[in-house]
Amino acid sequence: MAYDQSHRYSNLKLDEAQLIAGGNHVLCAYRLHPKPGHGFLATAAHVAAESSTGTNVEVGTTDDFTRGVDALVYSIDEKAFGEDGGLIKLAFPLELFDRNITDGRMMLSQFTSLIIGNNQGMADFTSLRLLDVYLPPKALLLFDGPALNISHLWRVLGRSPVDGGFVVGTIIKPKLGLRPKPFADAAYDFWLGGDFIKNDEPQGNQPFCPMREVVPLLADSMRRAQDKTGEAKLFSFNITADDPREIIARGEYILQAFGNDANHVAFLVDGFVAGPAGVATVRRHFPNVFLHYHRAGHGAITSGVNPRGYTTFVHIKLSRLLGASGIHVGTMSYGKMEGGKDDRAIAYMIERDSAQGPYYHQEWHGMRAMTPIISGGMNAVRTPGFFDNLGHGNLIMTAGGGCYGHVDGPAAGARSLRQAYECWKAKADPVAWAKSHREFARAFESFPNDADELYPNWRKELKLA
Ligand SMILES: O=C(COP(=O)(O)O)[C@H](O)[C@H](O)COP(=O)(O)O
Ligand SMILES: [Mg+2]
Repeated sequence: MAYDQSHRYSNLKLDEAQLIAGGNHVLCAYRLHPKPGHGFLATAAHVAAESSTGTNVEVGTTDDFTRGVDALVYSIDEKAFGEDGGLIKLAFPLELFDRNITDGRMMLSQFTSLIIGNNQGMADFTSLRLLDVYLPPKALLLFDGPALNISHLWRVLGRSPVDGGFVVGTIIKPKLGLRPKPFADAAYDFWLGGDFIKNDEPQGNQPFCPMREVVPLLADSMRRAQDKTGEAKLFSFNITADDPREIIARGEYILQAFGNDANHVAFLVDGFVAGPAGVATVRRHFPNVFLHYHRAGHGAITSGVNPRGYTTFVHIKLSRLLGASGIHVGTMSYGKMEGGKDDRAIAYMIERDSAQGPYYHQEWHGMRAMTPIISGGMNAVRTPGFFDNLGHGNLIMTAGGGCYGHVDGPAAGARSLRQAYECWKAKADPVAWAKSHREFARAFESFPNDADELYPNWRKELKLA
């Protein structure tokens, strides 16, 4: 049984509204399930100690100042989650958080090393999972936040910078295995119908597709597709690497290779595996480039089956502090990855200036919005329902299989997505809409299992065998 430090690391008389009004605390809500024999408040207090100024025993070097910056348990509800444990809320004094020596600003790496650092490895509990974080205005001021968002892409596409609408995207598929020429051809073929292409998250500089060979070919594909369609096109290049120098070298090479079309380039970072240092390298070295945060690997931590770690909501909320322009937010049960319809609250949290989280309301005080990127098993058949649930289409959707798996090819796949968006905007019945929109109708044939599940009458209505 850990030594009970609740006399020091808890104060259940603290009032949350006053802590928020005071503006000097980061607040965190966790699910906690102590192991048998470990008291609920004692375990919560040990979490607060380990997450701030303490350890498992008192130390003689502690002074009054130290005690003044203790993280404190300020609220508990032991029964909140029934047999899965209870809820604890902790208040972290802002002084605890590390600042850059270069510019005095806050950093996400050390921020998370406190709120979800050592506490994740403690032995007193079976579950400690971060469910929500509240940031006061003083903290928001000290994080970079996004430099750009979808508004920049709408301007490049020649649209209104406000409510510029749906950006139709894809991912070069197959995920790996295309050499430079077929890769660039696949891009050209999609761009004849769509707006935005991303590297798949592991595509970079594989020996069979060297960046220095494929990038010039892609620049040429983009130029030819723009000439042929009269429309601007976009490519989000994966520049993830361990070494910031490599990240910067890749980004600078790509911008030089794209020359006059450099403004049509976005940079993709696998933000979960690269971590805050990787994302911040791109955010700060390329502030004029849309920063596309791919979250490959996050499921190891955020999956709902995980008793520790943090939720998808927390991961995505914190990425706005880091300054991603857009992040994959999941498909809210309409695609292939884990998620539910209520995940729309995640999109609202990153795209609004005032939004409600599971435990905290968050005012962002003017921190630039981040754009939801929707991806993972999406195709035109699944899309009208998705928009219905979210309520708007001011987003980027990247459908890999949904475009390169369309029976008439990727340009038709792109058109089918755009027609799905128009169908939703018109509040039309998708099957009826398909009768007058060929590529959308052919998406039903391309993805018959989805069509059967969502619109059982489609075969009869569209008179298809
Ligand atoms: O390659 C894809 C999707 O391909 P496809 O469109 O063929 O399924 C993305 O990496 C996943 O969407 C990532 O998942 P998430 O977006 O949930 O992070
Ligand atoms: Mg992928």
